[in-house]
Amino acid sequence: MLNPLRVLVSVRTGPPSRCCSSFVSRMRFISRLKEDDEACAAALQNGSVLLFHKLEPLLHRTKTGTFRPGSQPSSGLQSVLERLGADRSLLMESVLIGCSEQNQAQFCLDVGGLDRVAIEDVCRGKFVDLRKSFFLLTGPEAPLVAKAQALLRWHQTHGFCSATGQPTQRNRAGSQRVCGSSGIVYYPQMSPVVIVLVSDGKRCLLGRQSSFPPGLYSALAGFCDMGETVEETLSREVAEEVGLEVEGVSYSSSQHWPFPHSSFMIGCHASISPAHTELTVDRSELEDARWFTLEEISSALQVKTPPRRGDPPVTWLPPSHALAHRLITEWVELQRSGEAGK
Ligand SMILES: NC(=O)C1=CN([C@@H]2O[C@H](COP(=O)(O)OP(=O)(O)OC[C@H]3O[C@@H](n4cnc5c(N)ncnc54)[C@H](O)[C@@H]3O)[C@@H](O)[C@H]2O)C=CC1
Ligand SMILES: [Mg+2]
Repeated sequence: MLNPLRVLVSVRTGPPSRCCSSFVSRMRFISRLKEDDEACAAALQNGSVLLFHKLEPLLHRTKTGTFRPGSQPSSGLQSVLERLGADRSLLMESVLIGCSEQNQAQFCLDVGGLDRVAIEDVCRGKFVDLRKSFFLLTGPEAPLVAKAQALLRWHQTHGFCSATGQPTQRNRAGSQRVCGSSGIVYYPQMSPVVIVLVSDGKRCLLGRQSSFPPGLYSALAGFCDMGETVEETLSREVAEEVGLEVEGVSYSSSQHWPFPHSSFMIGCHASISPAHTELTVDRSELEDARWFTLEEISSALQVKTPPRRGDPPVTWLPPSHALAHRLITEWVELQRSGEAGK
């Protein structure tokens, strides 16, 4: 079942920049900013801000044609925002999202009340739908952009206490909101989801919902019910959606996923017996589910951008930032190493 050694290995093989002293000091810096409003306000003066417009991130196109998040130094941003008609206090609505390798605090801010085109002109970027951004951002920043959007969305939808109906107030970092009447503290929430790549040893199982763009297939996923373990959710979802009983389960990795409302994705591989591979697909949940060979998956991985309207039909897979993509490439590597070992 879940393999704790696997977790240790992936933590230890993280990026080299996670050298203990600088990593620890950055984590403690962020932790202090969440607790100390004054320190957070000071960090904002010297920090950088990722801009969003109605939850769409600002992207810059680089000289080489790649895309980067449109991060702005907050020192110059205040005057830019005021020139565009913003209230002086708008910058203070920024939400803390992290700390750069250079120990500079990183924030995000939704400027949805200002003129979209005017900001794009001044900041030399474009506001792009988050799903499209995931295909355009090839660097390591996509998870930070996803986190920023999820936090901004959470603040926009948690302005009132669900017990008293009274307004809630955020701390400076935006890491919590408190009801002034009841004192209830609200923290940003994620829904746990298990995502699983099922294999019969030679083929892997992918499905698609009717809401997916044409030709897109992904690993099976499902929200955890209250009280369930990861293994229970996984077994239930596979049984519900395709009528199979999984045997072995192993943990791969996890990620935060901003769609539709912030999920915490727990990625696993599962095996089933080659003798019991017949699918009974629940058509109310999935439009289609089928087994894919290594060759079919390899050619689907070659499709790097979603097909456009009018293009011939093609099977394609979630973008490289998606955990489903990681599970699929892990499976491909395993199959190839198995074939090479024959
Ligand atoms: N990062 C990745 O690689 C992938 C991420 N996903 C994400 O996984 C999520 C779950 O996958 P589905 O197959 O849609 O789940 P699912 O199979 O559990 O079905 C979704 C239904 O579950 C119900 N539900 C129960 N708890 C819910 C909650 N906390 N929030 C929302 N709905 C809840 C709703 O009726 C909803 O329509 C999706 O939202 C999708 O964005 C899915 C595939 C790949
Ligand atoms: Mg599902």
